[in-house]
Amino acid sequence: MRITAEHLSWSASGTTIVDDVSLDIAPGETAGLIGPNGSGKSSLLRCLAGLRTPTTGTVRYDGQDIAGWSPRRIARHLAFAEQTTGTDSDLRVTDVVGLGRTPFRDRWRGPDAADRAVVDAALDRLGLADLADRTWKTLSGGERQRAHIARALAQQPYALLLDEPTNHLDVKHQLELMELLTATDQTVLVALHDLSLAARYCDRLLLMHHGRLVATGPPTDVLTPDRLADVFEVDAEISHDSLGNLTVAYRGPAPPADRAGPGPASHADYSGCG
Ligand SMILES: Nc1ncnc2c1ncn2[C@@H]1O[C@H](COP(=O)(O)OP(=O)(O)OP(=O)(O)O)[C@@H](O)[C@H]1O
Repeated sequence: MRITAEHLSWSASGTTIVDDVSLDIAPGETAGLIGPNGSGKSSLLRCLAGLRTPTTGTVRYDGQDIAGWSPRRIARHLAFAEQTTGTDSDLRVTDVVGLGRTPFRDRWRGPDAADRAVVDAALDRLGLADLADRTWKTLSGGERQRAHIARALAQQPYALLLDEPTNHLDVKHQLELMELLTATDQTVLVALHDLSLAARYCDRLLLMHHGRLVATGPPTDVLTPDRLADVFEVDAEISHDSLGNLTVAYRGPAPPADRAGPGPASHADYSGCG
């Protein structure tokens, strides 16, 4: 499924948080959304998932404007795994993952054998089969994170949006998750803080700063030392490791002289956005 946004803005409390973002994620693409804390990644993802009504602009799935779509209709197209929150639910893991089947069921009908098979497959893909009957509140942070992703997969969506899904995951589970995301035919937009992980697994990176999309393109084009100093305020070295993967190493915070001033106006020279 193609996801497009045209001149998308979203404001809250009188502040523009997502600022005139245009993007186009191709069917089957794995795109990484990167940017410093507070740059607007989660807000943009929520707009794309129909959880925020844009102040201006449009979001389209395969060319169809989703304004006015019901949550159920959106959930039949796209699954969104938000950052996990600490809930103390007594629900079993299999029931939480089973929530992914809700958009496909009549209100009064319980899960049938086909639903259970989809849920079991999703639990299996995230290595959670052994935890299926455990209660949610007994899970570790990483196990909850994986269960949230399993719930999104159980939705069998055409597109997946994931907000920092590698938080809480150990290295093996980070790599397994990124391999799962790149192997799927589904369109994927994933917000990541680990720039080396984003560079290694994403076809394309979208860089946000102060609510604006300031660069998009292949990781080698987007991740440059100047841009990392400017946007992330870090002094970084970009290189290829012995495996051929682009990696970002940090010397430390960037000296103040290398950082751009506040506000998007100082980034008008970025090209290739949208
Ligand atoms: N409902 C709201 N009302 C007021 N401000 C908000 C609201 N939602 C988000 N913000 C602000 O908008 C900015 C962007 O937040 P957002 O969560 O989208 O950033 P982010 O890039 O996902 O950050 P992080 O990397 O820290 O998760 C932040 O400064 C945040 O405080």
